[in-house]
Amino acid sequence: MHTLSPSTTQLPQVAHPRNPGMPLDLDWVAAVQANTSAIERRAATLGGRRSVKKEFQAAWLLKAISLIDLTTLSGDDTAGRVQRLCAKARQPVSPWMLEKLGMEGLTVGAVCVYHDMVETAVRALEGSGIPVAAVSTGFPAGLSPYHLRIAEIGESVKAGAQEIDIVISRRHVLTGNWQALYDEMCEMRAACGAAHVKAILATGELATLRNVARASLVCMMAGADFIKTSTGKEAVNATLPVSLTMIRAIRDYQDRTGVKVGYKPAGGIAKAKDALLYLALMKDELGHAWLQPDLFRFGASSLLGDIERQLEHYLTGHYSAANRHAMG
Ligand SMILES: O=C[C@H](O)COP(=O)(O)O
Repeated sequence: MHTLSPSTTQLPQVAHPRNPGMPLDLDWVAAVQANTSAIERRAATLGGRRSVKKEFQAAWLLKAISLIDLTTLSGDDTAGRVQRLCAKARQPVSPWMLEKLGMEGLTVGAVCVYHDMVETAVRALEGSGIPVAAVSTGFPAGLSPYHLRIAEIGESVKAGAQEIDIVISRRHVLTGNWQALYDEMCEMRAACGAAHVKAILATGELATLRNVARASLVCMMAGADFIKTSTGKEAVNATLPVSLTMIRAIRDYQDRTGVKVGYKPAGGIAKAKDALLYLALMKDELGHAWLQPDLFRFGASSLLGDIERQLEHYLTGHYSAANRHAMG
């Protein structure tokens, strides 16, 4: 009997309102601190927590699937690969498994691609309700001419992207030019129109956790709907200390403004057990509201394959080869 907890598996019901942003508050930004050693200590305790087992683990893994931005961001992406990925997004786990688990109709949160692949993905996902997210603004470095970065957002929205993952200018953070970061983020958000905007901080390039906390805050003040750790292309991508820092910035922003901003760890999250850790962290630090696709996503290209393997093991007692769960 594979009874799953409905509170952890139910699909999203109500989308919460967007972050309207607020004027840049430089005093607040200056006051932001990040106690690196305390954050690292707390992050280190998370890995050792007792993991959930059996049907509870299966339920959490199904929840994780609904929160994945299923991603392909490779120079050799083709229409065929994106179409296969979209088929996987619609049917993330073998039908027999979903049937056995009583989770028919489960899909991932979104499909995330480069601009060139947006139209292909939109066509492949027609009728599924799964949004397409486009990485934009000269991803991953964000160093193409500014007007082209802004124009790229408009092009992706025109092509049908409902979510835009922008990259911030890291130099604005490294030089403490918060006004420039705020202005850039405001303009990028405006260019998105009705599409939701995720601000990629590229935390592996921001030098300190205090910079991560301040950049998170400034992007939220400028109206980011989500803050996202990484492009997946930095030398260091999503980590638990960075996640704690960003999640606490989200909590502070909510305490001060009443507005909920989403969180997207991305890059290097490839194992089901890592996904469980992140979900536990979100629940502990921010509560159940952040376990829905409108407030939490995993940016991941290969996580789904490992989750599918673990679910198969739960149902059959056996592991199959990883290559049986290819993504694209
Ligand atoms: O935003 C998503 C990341 O690029 C995916 O990174 P990954 O390939 O390490 O899972």
